Parts: sequence; structure tokens; C-alpha cells
Amino acid sequence: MRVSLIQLAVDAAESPDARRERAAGLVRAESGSDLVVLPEMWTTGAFACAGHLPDEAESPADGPTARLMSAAAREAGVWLHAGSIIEQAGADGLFNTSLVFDPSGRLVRTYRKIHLFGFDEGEAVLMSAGRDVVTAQLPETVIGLATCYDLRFPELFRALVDAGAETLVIPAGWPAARRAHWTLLARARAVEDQAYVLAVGTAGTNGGVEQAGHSIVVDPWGEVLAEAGPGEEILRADLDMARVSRTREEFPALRNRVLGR
Ligand SMILES: O=C(O)CCC(=O)C(=O)O
Repeated sequence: MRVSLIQLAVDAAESPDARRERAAGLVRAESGSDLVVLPEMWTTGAFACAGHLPDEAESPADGPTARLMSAAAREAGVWLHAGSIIEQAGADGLFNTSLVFDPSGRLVRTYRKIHLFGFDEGEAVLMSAGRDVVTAQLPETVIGLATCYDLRFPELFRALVDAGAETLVIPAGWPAARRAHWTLLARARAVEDQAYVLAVGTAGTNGGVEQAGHSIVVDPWGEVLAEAGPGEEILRADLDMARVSRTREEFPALRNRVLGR
């Protein structure tokens, strides 16, 4: 299974509309892939949006990002994890919501970020938290959905594995200041869950916060298959899905769990 991780630059000089058009073009160019993944809140950037979240909030069904991404998935003929948007959910507030489209452009899954980022004001204060563990069945694999700060909470990933996930997909807007954690946690999740990890971050500076970049593809043994640099980049890798079951068979740590089953 060929995957493409689009590590977008989210500098403030580019408007959300311009970035949407540019991202759609980048997705269309990945027509040779099976699964294309974009980062977290890439239209505004996860940090620049704090002051004007409601202005940028949109519908996951037919907002501007959903419309363009649906068309891009269809035109490229790929599965598209379109990263996350700020979802306007009326009385329920705002959510950090990921969108997954099939190759016909149908929105097949949404995932509302469960662990809101509480280290600085922004998200944890202004947004509502999701509650549902979400997976999606692709032809080659079951993907498990998580977003950025979720990466720090292994219990979510165990729940995803228990729901059948073999590939963990994590769009993020991770700051450069904690890049060491990003790489370490992505590899830890792959090793402990014996799953592929596709973690795609943003590049550039957003809301005054330098972004880590360094999107990463990790195999179920914890080996890094591909890693981006700090700038805008498209990271591609070929996954052998049989490796997940083989790793789980040959080294049965998941089956040897005692607690939490
Ligand atoms: O956990 C971190 O260090 C970064 C998390 C974050 O930036 C986010 O969830 O938006």
C-alpha cells in the first residue's frame, strides 16, 4: 500500500482559501498513492487560529475544505485522510475534526479529537472534546484515527487496536520545541501496538510557534521507513500490510496483555 503524507507549510502569509486550493492540487498530484494524509488544522494552522476559531469553523459535510477535499480525492482516485478542520457543531460548540474520504469523494468517517491541547490556552478552552474511538476500513488495512496531542495517550491507541486498527494515522501541528517527543512517541505507539504509524505534521511558523515538520512513517517493529525534514515536503512510503499480522504472530506482546482487556 503506497501512502503519501503531505507536510504542509502553514505560514500566516497564505490565506486559508489559497492553502485549500494548493492542498487540493498536491492531493491530485498523488494519484499514484492508495492513501494520502494531510496534517491537523492546516487551513489556518493549529496555533494561528486560536483568536478567530469561530470565523474559520466549517461544516464537515459541505464546508469549503470538505468540498475541495472530496473533489480532490475523487479526481486523484485515492483514499484521503484530509487532516482536521475546525468543525462548527452549533449548540455543541467547535470540534477539531478529521475527515476521511473514499476514492469516490464520499465522506466516510469523521473523528473529533479527544484529548484537547491544554498546555497553552487555545484549544482546551475554546473547543469541545470528542468521545468516540474511530476506525475506517480501507481495502488494504483498517486505519485508526487520532490527532496531535492524542499521541501522548497510549490508551486511545490500545482502544483503536482493539477496534481492529493496523495502521495508526495521526495528523498534527506539533511544535519544533518538542520534536524529540514527536519522534519518540510515534515510534513507541508503533512498537507497543505492533502497527504502522503515519504521523504527519506541519512546517513553517504558525501563530509565532515554529512547527516541527519531521512527518514520519514507522513500521510495526518500530523502524522508521521514511522521515521528512523541517520544511514543506511530501513523504511517500510503501507499506507491506502482511507485516502487521506477521509481527503480532511472531512476537505476541499484544496477545500477552494482562490488564485492560
Ligand atoms: O503535545 C504536544 O507537545 C503538542 C500538541 C499540540 O500541539 C496539539 O495537540 O495541537
